[in-house]
Amino acid sequence: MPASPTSSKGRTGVLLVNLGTPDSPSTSDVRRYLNEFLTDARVIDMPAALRYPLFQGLVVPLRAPKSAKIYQQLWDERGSPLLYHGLDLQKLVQETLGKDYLVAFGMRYQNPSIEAALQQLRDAAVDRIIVLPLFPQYAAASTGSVQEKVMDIVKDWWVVPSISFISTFVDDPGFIGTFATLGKAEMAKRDYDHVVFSYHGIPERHVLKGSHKGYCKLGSCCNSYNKNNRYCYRAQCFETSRQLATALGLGPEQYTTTFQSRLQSRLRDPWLQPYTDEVLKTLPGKGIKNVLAFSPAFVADCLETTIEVGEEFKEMFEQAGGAHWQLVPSLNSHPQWVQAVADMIRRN
Ligand SMILES: C=CC1=C(C)c2cc3[nH]c(cc4nc(cc5[nH]c(cc1n2)c(C)c5CCC(=O)O)C(CCC(=O)O)=C4C)c(C)c3C=C
Ligand SMILES: [Fe+2]
Ligand SMILES: [Fe+2]
Repeated sequence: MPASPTSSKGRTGVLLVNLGTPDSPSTSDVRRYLNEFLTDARVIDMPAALRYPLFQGLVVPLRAPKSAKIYQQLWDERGSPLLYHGLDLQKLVQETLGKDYLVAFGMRYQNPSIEAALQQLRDAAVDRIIVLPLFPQYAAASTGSVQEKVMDIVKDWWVVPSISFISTFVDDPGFIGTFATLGKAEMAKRDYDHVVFSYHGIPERHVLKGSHKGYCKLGSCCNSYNKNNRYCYRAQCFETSRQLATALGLGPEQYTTTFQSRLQSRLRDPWLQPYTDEVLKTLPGKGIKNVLAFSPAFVADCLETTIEVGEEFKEMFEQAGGAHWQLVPSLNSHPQWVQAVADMIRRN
């Protein structure tokens, strides 16, 4: 009798993706990174005929030397925190998930590239691929851009395996729980008068463009998280704050949600408000002298957390009469976060 074909279940590929960072803090590497980042139509949503001359020709050449100085402050003996925390997470999630999974790591901009990470999964002939962009709140400029890049690459494959995306994890118990653990560790060290949850900003226009049937109007529509605003960045940030506040035992008057890192002048292009730098300057005048700050739009420390929130905002707060401003470290490769990522993958 002829032998019947055998079937063996293959591995599941996992692609963890973060935003990207320059290869080094030199001006030329920062320029290359910013050129790729700021010509992405999901980040700068202008016609290409305007975007390239304005950003490659003007904004990036002016910004690169200044950004490079800040990256030089951020860089440590292991390099860029966003990269080494990502690689640590990849290794630990691989160990946790075991041999039925193959975990790869890529960056949307620069290196290691998403192309190389997907090729690694393709070479291993994985049965299916789960893509986890490491952004808790969906934004077209972050998660959406990763999704577009992945689809753009696999569209050229002759055989495309099943692919799924985890597009938002704002209320994932492991994500919330790990930030709560880290926050409680800081709260145990001293008393705080107030908590600030500072999220990466995006232009208000981006939120309105993603509004489902006009539901989101940048008003009280974002105060509850429901099927109409599942992917509204503003509603997701508010939901993360509410969940974190509950986990930390904070009442509504004990915390404020703010937005940081705006790129353009707010006169020309308003970003989500209130702006963190403006809010923090008003706090000492209200008797709030000790602030615990979280950056829950990021799952790894990077320029936006360590330098902007941890150093620049601290200095501004102290200059405005504040006594103590403390950044809660990001999730990085905390064991509880590694477990949370593995659980999200297994559940998918
Ligand atoms: C949390 C997700 C992010 C969203 C949404 C996002 C939107 C967004 N960002 C810019 C411009 C810049 N962001 C920069 C750094 C940066 N941004 C994110 C994440 C999101 N950005 C991360 C993780 C980082 C840090 C990277 C690191 O290497 O540590 C920068 C570069 C730094 C600088 O020059 O200031 C820019 C520029 C826009 C315009 C935008 C949405 C439209
Ligand atoms: Fe950004
Ligand atoms: Fe909304």
